Amino acid sequence: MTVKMSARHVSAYYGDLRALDDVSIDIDTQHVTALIGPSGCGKSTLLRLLNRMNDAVPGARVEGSIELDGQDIHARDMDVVELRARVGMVFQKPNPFPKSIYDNVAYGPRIHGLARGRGELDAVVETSLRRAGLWDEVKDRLDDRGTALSGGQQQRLCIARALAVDPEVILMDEPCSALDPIATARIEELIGALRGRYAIAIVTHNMQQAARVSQRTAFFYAGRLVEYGDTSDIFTNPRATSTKDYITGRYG
Ligand SMILES: Nc1ncnc2c1ncn2[C@@H]1O[C@H](COP(=O)(O)OP(=O)(O)OP(=O)(O)O)[C@@H](O)[C@H]1O
Repeated sequence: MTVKMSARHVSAYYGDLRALDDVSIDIDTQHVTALIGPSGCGKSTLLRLLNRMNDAVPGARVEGSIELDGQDIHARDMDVVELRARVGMVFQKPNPFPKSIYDNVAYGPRIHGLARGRGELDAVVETSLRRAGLWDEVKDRLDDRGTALSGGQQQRLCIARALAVDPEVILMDEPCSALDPIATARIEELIGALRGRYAIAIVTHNMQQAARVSQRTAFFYAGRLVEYGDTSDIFTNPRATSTKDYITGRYG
């Protein structure tokens, strides 16, 4: 197993509030990692630390180390724009730009200079939309606005946008919570198809979803990583009482 990202003794604060407490976790490319736990336990905070999205939050502070391919993401020579291309993020609510479908996907490759000329850009857009499972639905209307698509299609467009800059890691923060069951199933299928090519970490409140899409599960409680292991073990044989109570729905 090749570790893609590794967090060591990470604590995170918002002012005086400690949102994460001494968390160490590895994320790899072979498995999808689900981050689960009750509201406020720090799952989203961990996700946002992994591509330094929390840098912009006033009063937010982090301790410990986070590495991408063994490289410290807080190092002075780390280019944050490049980091966010390598470690892409998909949010709860689909957030396409108010631009055409084509331009949504072409945006990243354009600003990162990843395509020479229109032919190459077209190819990147097509490949990304194909990988996101959206190409067949939009190939004849690439000039339509991204915001005109259905919610599920918009979320796949956002995934295509993340894929277009050739990321190594994809972070998903409850990517299906605004979607209906059919759109959710498509995203779950897509996560399965992307596994192995990208390291994927997904925050979800839906236990069935965690069980379906992930091979590794991390259970958080009050800022601490309580248990991390194979999804099947966590769900069938949790070691901690708090994990067991959570996955059996005693609290949420
Ligand atoms: N921008 C912020 N400013 C201040 N406190 C914050 C901020 N973001 C999160 N917190 C606090 O940090 C703690 C962890 O929040 P976080 O969003 O990481 O938890 P979570 O497990 O993802 O919760 P949820 O499942 O509800 O999204 C919570 O107490 C939350 O109120």
